[in-house]
Amino acid sequence: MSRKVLTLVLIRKPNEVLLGYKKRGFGSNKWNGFGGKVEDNESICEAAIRELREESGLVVSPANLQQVGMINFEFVGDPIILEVHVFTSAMYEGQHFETEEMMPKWFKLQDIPFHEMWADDRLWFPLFLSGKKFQGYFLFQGHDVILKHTLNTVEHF
Ligand SMILES: Nc1ncnc2c1[nH]c(=O)n2[C@H]1C[C@H](O)[C@@H](COP(=O)(O)OP(=O)(O)OP(=O)(O)O)O1
Repeated sequence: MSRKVLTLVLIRKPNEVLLGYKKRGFGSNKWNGFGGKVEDNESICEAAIRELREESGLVVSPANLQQVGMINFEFVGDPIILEVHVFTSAMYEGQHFETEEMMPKWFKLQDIPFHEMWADDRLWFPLFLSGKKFQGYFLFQGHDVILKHTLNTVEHF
């Protein structure tokens, strides 16, 4: 098994969350936070800030970025584990805009489109939205079926 480290950033307002509709590549046609692979020359936090800026146009400073989750994803038949570090911020600069990869949109918390998101999201979003930190593991069959999972709250990262 080898590991790929990725980031995922969820920008919050008190009653809303900013999601992006992924237009191409891995996870296309799903709403998700903003993120991607950590490059060799950067920290996980730097990657989270860069991917957010590239995919949404928003800028967050390191001081305002808070890690809320860490999730390992495994796919049956694939030797690569995806280690996704989940961050949030309520402070940001700039105006979001559509990029060639993502179309951003604010969602009221009661209108989060879980039916058009990764299947794991509906399990850990409630922890995130209630201010808890968490660690999870999900084993997927294809991109839609969760065969097994664990999900636990943690005190800190
Ligand atoms: N199951 C699940 N739930 C929620 N979020 C995710 C998953 N699996 C995931 O991979 N993700 C997140 C993690 C990342 O934020 C993206 C995937 O990043 P990806 O688009 O592959 O990375 P980039 O570096 O942007 O890739 P390029 O398209 O530029 O090659 O989804």
